[in-house]
Amino acid sequence: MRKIAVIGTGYVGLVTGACFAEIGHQVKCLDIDEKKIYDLSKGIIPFYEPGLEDLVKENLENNRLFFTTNSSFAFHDAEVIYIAVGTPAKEDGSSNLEYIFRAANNIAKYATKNVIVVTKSTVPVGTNERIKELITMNGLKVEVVSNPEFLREGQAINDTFRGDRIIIGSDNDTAATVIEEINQHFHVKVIHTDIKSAEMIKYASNAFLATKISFINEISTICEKLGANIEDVAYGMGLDSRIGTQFLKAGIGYGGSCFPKDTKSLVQIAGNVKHKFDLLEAVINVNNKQQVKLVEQAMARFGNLQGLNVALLGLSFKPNTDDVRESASIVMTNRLLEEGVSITAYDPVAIEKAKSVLPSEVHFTKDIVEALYLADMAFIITDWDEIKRLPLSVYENMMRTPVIYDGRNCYSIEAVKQHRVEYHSIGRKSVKNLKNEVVIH
Ligand SMILES: NC(=O)c1ccc[n+]([C@@H]2O[C@H](COP(=O)([O-])OP(=O)(O)OC[C@H]3O[C@@H](n4cnc5c(N)ncnc54)[C@H](O)[C@@H]3O)[C@@H](O)[C@H]2O)c1
Ligand SMILES: O=c1ccn([C@@H]2O[C@H](COP(=O)(O)OP(=O)(O)O[C@H]3O[C@H](CO)[C@@H](O)[C@H](O)[C@H]3O)[C@@H](O)[C@H]2O)c(=O)[nH]1
Repeated sequence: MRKIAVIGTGYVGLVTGACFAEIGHQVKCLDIDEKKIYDLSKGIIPFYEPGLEDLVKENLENNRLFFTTNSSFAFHDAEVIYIAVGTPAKEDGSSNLEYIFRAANNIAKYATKNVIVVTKSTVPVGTNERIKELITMNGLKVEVVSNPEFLREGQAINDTFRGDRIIIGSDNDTAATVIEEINQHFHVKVIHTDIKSAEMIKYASNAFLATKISFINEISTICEKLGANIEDVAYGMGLDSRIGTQFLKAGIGYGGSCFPKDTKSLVQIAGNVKHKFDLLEAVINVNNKQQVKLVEQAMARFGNLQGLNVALLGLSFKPNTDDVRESASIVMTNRLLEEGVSITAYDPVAIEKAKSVLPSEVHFTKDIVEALYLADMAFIITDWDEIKRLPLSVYENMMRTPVIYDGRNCYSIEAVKQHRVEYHSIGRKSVKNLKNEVVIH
């Protein structure tokens, strides 16, 4: 059992803290957000992540997990301090490291004994060196370890216990061994590297996954034009074990708090050493186009969208999370509102978070049928089970004109053909099977 402090109780810090407590460590989680800490100490989780509430409550009760805004309390007996604060993108795409350096200064100020500082946040290559310099300026002796996080939102606990690898980047064998021991109960393969390589593994992994997505999205557009079916193409490609079936799902582009930010940051990191990362710039451009592709198709089909009713189905950037950061729903909503439509948006859990980023004109509902009622077109943005399982007859019976733009290929073409709907999806032939002639505005 180790005494651990975790700075930042966001998706990464909270999951890390709760999972470490679960495997027997004593964990103090520190945040500057007083409301968050107050709620967490009562077992109230600030975001939707399956399984996390039970894990937090159980470990609060066992006195293995503590929440605090007090740095002295968090650090005074800590042997290891994890940094898990945000590293959002700046205007130019580079990473904003102000929270990281604030956390480092905090350690320098309040830690009372020599500690191992572990960076879980995604930080540009060279940042851990700067963290070490900052902390040691005050005379504290620290070892710094880069331990990037690979969890996915919506399955974060499973990824922590059953991830593909744990990367430990360190220049000090003793520190690296301590961090390996802390993680040993997860039974996940551990790789040791130097600090800079660990920092780069994180960016290269996210950039590669984003590349796979933009690649398949480009193939899907060509499939549409040629009459091929992207689902069959992706499956056929993925069976080649050198390619693999994962992350070949064509859709309305990648969103979330990581891929958009980390791809832009890596372009900047490359630029800082005078390398223009052409491939990754193209990946980003393809994604930007992909996010508005269905809206543009609707504009071409209806001519003028002014006054039409639009149903948006799904607001989070993917299912099983209420995170709306960089979700295609934001870009699509803004674009549609510019065209003068009325929007009713449905999501099973992300409405509260969406309200803070979407314009006030949007009407929100937790009732998917209400969203579709008298709509002229529906956009499927997130492949929540509730959306994938919705019978096509509901579109057929509830919408004024059942024109569906499915950004996640939720329905098979065979199923769609059984219904009086017009159906457009990604990388597949459209189905036009409407009962009456649609009024084109
Ligand atoms: N979200 C993910 O799925 C994910 C996965 C892997 C890696 N990452 C990386 O992990 C990092 C954290 O991401 P996140 O999504 O958990 O962020 P987040 O925005 O959800 O949470 C960050 C938390 O840090 C707190 N904070 C900021 N400055 C602080 C300080 N000085 N002291 C204490 N608390 C402070 C904030 O109040 C907030 O609660 C980022 O670098 C991100 O790129 C995220
Ligand atoms: O075949 C696919 C797979 C994903 N996506 C989209 O890609 C985005 C990201 O999905 P996912 O990777 O599942 O979610 P994140 O929670 O953002 O996780 C990514 O970003 C995290 C933060 O860095 C990393 O830790 C994870 O390993 C990495 O998968 C979402 O919009 C998905 O809809 C697709 O369009 N097609």
